[in-house]
Amino acid sequence: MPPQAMSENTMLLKPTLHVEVAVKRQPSSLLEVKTLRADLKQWFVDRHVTVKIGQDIIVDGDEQCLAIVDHVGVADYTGPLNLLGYYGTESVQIDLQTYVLRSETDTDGRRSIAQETDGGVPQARVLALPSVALKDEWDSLVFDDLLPSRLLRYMTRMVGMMRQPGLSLAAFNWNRLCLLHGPPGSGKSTLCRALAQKLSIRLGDAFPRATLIEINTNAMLSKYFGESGKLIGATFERIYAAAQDQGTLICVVMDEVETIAGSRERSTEGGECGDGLRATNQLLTALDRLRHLSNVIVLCTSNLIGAIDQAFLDRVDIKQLIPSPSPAAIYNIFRSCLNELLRSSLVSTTTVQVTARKTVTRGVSKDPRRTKIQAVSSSPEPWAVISAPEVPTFSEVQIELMDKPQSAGYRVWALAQRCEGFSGRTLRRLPILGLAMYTWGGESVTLDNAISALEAAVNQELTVAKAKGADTDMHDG
Ligand SMILES: Nc1ncnc2c1ncn2[C@@H]1O[C@H](COP(=O)(O)OP(=O)(O)OP(=O)(O)O)[C@@H](O)[C@H]1O
Repeated sequence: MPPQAMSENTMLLKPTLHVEVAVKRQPSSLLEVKTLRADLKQWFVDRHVTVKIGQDIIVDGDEQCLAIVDHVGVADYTGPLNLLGYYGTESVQIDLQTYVLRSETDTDGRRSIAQETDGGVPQARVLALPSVALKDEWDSLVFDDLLPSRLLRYMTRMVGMMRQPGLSLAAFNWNRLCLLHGPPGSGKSTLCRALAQKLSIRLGDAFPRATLIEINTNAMLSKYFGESGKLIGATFERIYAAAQDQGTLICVVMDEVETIAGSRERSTEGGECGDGLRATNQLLTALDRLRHLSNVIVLCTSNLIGAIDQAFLDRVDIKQLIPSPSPAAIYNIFRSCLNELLRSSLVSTTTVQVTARKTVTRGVSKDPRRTKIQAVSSSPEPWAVISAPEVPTFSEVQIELMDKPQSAGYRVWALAQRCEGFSGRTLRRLPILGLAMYTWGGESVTLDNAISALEAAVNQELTVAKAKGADTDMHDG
């Protein structure tokens, strides 16, 4: 086995800490990139004995490093579970990747976001990775288990193993095709894009360049009979051409894949015209052609896995259910929204007496709801002003529950338990919707006010859901 291949594979099997370093400029030659990574790795290990996942490493005070580095993050850990969450940098392998975030108009003059259109309809969005546009997607997702990290690990290994020199791809049925399915708004599309972004960083050694191609599956269905298959064929022909550069990782994302991979059996039974059937056939042929290119990964999403053609499902290597968030995940979604409102000063943690006095002086409103919020907020108990700078983490709140039953954390946790079944999309909307609907602008809104507004928004959403449920029961009856 060539030494390089050996070291790559051994690396994948050892407990590994993944460190991502955003640099101001990537060196032009591969040798310089390798030297930079080795230097940064040494710098990292020398200064940090133990680190935690999610930790941002402070570069302040190191002039030489500051000149090169924008951000250092301890991104992930691959290996046996460590309940403490701290890792000794000497006892694990460090996989340090450097990357430059690509903005919409990059300095190399190439637009990093482009639309592939046909007759004005965008058929695909092409994005150079890693992209500024996707920089927050990974961290915005909240799941109970380490689902995103697990998927990322599978895919990294999938690509790593397939690049083993001398390995005959024909011996395996391995398409590098992943399907995320589950209820609407559970984060499937966001996770696909976030995975593509992470893969472009994680696989930076093997692929100096990476591109995301998001296919607009709805635009693939033509109003002209027989055209859909041709549109799919032409789009995949372009992907095939782009993938000829083996140094470029190509991540293809297809949302609502059932649109073009619908069951052919169903469409024949339903007496549909042969266009859907041809579209599915064309897609299957195109995927079979891409199978031999180890630099292509295809990520798909669907809300209707039952409507997908069996031959397509048979080609999928990883089928992953993405469920609606659990109460613990809901707590963390609300927490991140409220903390963002605090961070941006739309909501404050400071005492409300100031607000109340201001309002009295201006003599603004006699609205009873507003008066109630002010009165409640300025009373010391049980709505005491939160001294913590932000809403506590989920594990902190579990401890807090024991002695502070009316704390911000407690109230948010109580709400989270009532919201089980809500989609991630709805959950991310409620805190800001509540603020818009149930608080007044032009003055400081406290965290307590924001949580009260969130409660009101949740109540409204539950009423709508209940009414919808009753309506469905009536129709079913
Ligand atoms: N588990 C989650 N954690 C945090 N945010 C979430 C989660 N799930 C969904 N969201 C948020 O909801 C919004 C919609 O997510 P997304 O479009 O990825 O869902 P989807 O499953 O692809 O939906 P659809 O099936 O309707 O296309 C995004 O803003 C996303 O950040």
